[in-house]
This record gives sequence, structure tokens and C-alpha cells, in this order.
Amino acid sequence: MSSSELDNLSTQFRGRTPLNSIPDPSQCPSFTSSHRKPQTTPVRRISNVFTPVTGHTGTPLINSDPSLHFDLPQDPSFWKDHNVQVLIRVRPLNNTEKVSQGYGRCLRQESAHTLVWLGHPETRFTFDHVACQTISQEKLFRVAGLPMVDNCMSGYNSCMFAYGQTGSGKTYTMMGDIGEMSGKLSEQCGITPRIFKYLFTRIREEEDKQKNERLKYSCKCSFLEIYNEQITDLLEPSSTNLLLREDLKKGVYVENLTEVSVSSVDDILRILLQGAANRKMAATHMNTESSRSHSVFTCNIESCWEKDSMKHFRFGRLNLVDLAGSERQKSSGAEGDRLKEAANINKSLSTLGLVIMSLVDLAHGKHRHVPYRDSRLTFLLQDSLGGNSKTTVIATISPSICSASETLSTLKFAQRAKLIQNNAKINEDASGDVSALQQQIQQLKACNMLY
Ligand SMILES: Nc1ncnc2c1ncn2[C@@H]1O[C@H](COP(=O)(O)OP(=O)(O)OP(=O)(O)O)[C@@H](O)[C@H]1O
Repeated sequence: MSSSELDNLSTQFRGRTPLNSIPDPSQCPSFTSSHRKPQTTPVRRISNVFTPVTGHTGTPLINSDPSLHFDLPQDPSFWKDHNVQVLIRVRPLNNTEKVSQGYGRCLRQESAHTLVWLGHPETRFTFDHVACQTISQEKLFRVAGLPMVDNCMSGYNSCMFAYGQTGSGKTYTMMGDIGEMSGKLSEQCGITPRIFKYLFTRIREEEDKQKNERLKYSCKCSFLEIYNEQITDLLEPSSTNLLLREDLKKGVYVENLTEVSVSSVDDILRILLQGAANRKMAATHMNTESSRSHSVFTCNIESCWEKDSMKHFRFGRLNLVDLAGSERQKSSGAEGDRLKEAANINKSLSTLGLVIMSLVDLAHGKHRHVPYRDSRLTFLLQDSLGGNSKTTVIATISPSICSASETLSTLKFAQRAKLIQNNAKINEDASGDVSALQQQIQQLKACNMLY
């Protein structure tokens, strides 16, 4: 950013927010610091808040056209019953931001649901939740992660996306510091390990409660990354360029992806550590350990029980997605492989933005083609976007004025995502022999439910 732009920006935002004594993020241990393998040479990235975030063709990555900035309905049922929940997480200022901008901020939090972006014009945004910079990893899990576990155990597909500018805290939120394998989680560990700790506790409780019906759960996990539009198995990194297939029963799936049976938190930590070590990383100006790929951690949770001589099955798919960070390649100074990487990251994120815009149009009764197939990411996750899934979007943002335009883009993206209408259904099935089915018919007749 040039000094005149910085001056401009400081004038625009000066004095809006008080100094704040926030813990320094660089002091917080994180998943990124010890477990991931830096891949290549550092990228020099020059920040310029007035340059729009651009896609591979130079088009805006997130369209900032005000006509696309929808007002969300005031109807309480819109917020209560919606299948897409949107949460904003504001991270603390980091050392660079404190030094370069003297703690200048582009945001003010008004309530647990409302944020004001302090640019011109000041813009107010409302979400399901706004998590302030001091929220603990545990509290965030309780707000966003815990309901997903209950949903999956009841047979709903559930998906969580972390979306945001590079360095805004997506990996910290999804993974955090996952520590060592001892069944005990570190205080800084993120939502993913916490979800599984809770899941296995709930499974034990439910199996105990329904012993008579022989309730049994089984969980199988996979971990993949999408890098430069290629899918790699993070649990078997020699398996690259995997193909997406579509099946009536399974939906979209990745062919030949490793699936591992899991039954404890240690099983999960082992997979997370293994996958994270294989993920593509590089240093950028904004983040010394930036994820250069999208990662998708999936757990298929299946339950089976017996009742009235019938076998019942329920399935829930849990997708936990850590997206690569949106970034401005024009001013990044990236060359060669880094440039190709950035172009692919922006291309798939801009397809994600387009898919969301088309889904919002559909929700408003317009006829639209939804371009799911334009990127691997949206094709793989099409059920989570406008399909059979309960979806949570966590949009991570920096409060610094240095990131004002990216933060605004992220807030607009999150607001649009709230308007998607999903159609989540319980996935269940039953089977039995002829006599069991006849018995059921008799019971239904007796209840006057069948004539
Ligand atoms: N809420 C937070 N509290 C404390 N530290 C944080 C928080 N969010 C992020 N950080 C720290 O900020 C740095 C960047 O975070 P992180 O790697 O999660 O960003 P990212 O959005 O995943 O970036 P990229 O897209 O480049 O991978 C890390 O050192 C992380 O520990």
C-alpha cells in the first residue's frame, strides 16, 4: 500500500474505535505453527486495501455492486428455521496491524448479532452470531459445532465452511492447536477436534440408552485437499487427481478416496495430523503459514437399530471445510507456481460466490442455472449449498483498517450466504423380512393409518 493510500485510509477511519488490550495472536499456539509442512518459498505480498479482490481474469472476486447487497428479512422465523447459519468471527489485531496502523479498526460490534463496518458509507450487517475477538475456542464450538453433531446423529447432513481473507483465522478456527494424542484436547484446539470429542461422548450415551434396540453407530472419515483444481487424498498423498462421481444414493463422492473407521478422539487427531502434514502450505505477506488449498474433512456417521423385527438405518454426512484464503493476486507480487496457485484459489472462490448468488436468485423465485460444475469445490459440496444439508458458514475477518476492503467483501459474502435455502432431510432407511413387514402393516391398520 502506498503511503498516500495509508494516509487516506487513516483519515477515513481515524478515532473510530478505542485502543484495546487484546491478546497477541502470535502468542497463541496454533495448528499452523507446529504441524504443517511449509511447502515452498515465501510469497511477497503487498497489501492495498483499495484494490478489489480479483479473480483469475481480473474480475471482482466478490461482487461489491450495491444492488447485490440484500437486506435480510426481519421475520424471526427466517433466523430460527433457516438451514444455513452464518457466524462471523473477528480475530484480534496482530502485531503487524498494531504497528502499521496504531490499532486502527474498520469495525464496531454493536451486539451479539450486529457489526458495523466503519467505511464510507457506514454499513450495518446482521448475522446469526457475531463472535468477538475474545471468544474462546470452546465457546465458539458450543455455538457453532455442537448443534452440528446433534444434527448428524439425527440423520441430517451437516457442513461447516470457514471462509475469509488469507490470515483471518480460518485454520485457527477449524483446527487450532490440536496438540498431542492423549485424548485430552488443548485449550487452543479448534472446532474439528472438539466436534469429535463431543460426538464420541454422545454416541456412547445414546448406545447405552438404547441398548434394548441394539443401537450401534459407526463413523468413517476421509480428508482431502483441492489444490490447483486437483483433488488429493491427504491420507494417501500419492493418490492425486482423484475423480468426482455422482451416484443416486451416495450423491457426489470422490472415487478411490481413503476412508478410515474411527471410534475415539485419538483416531481423529491421528488423521488430522497426518492430513495436515501433507497439506500445501506457503508463506504469504499476510500469513507465514498460509493454506494454499481447500481442505475437506468428512465423517460419515451411520447408525443402525432394531425395532419390531425391522432393521433401521440412519446416515449423516459431516463436512468440515477450511477454504484457502481469498487474496488479491494483482498486488501480491506472486510469480510462477504461486501465481497459478492464487489464480486457482480465486477461481474456485469466485465460482463459490457465483453459486451462492445463483442460489439466492433461485430462493427469490428467479430461474437460474447454478454453476456447481465450474469448480471441483462447488461440485463436491453441492449438497451443502442449496441441497440436503444443514450448513454453517463461519466467516473470519480481521478488524484492522489495513484489511477494510477484504473485510467488507467477506461480510457481503456472508450476508448473501444467509439467503440460501437448503432443504435438509433425515436420511433413513429400514429393512425387514416379510413377516416383519406384515406385522407393521397390521400395526398401521390398527392405528387407522392404513386402509
Ligand atoms: N481468533 C484468533 N485468536 C488468536 N489468534 C488467531 C485468531 N485467528 C487467527 N489467529 C492467528 O492468526 C494467524 C493466521 O491464522 P490462520 O492461519 O488460521 O489464517 P487463515 O485464515 O487460515 O489463513 P490462510 O488462508 O492464509 O491459510 C495464526 O498465527 C493464528 O494463530
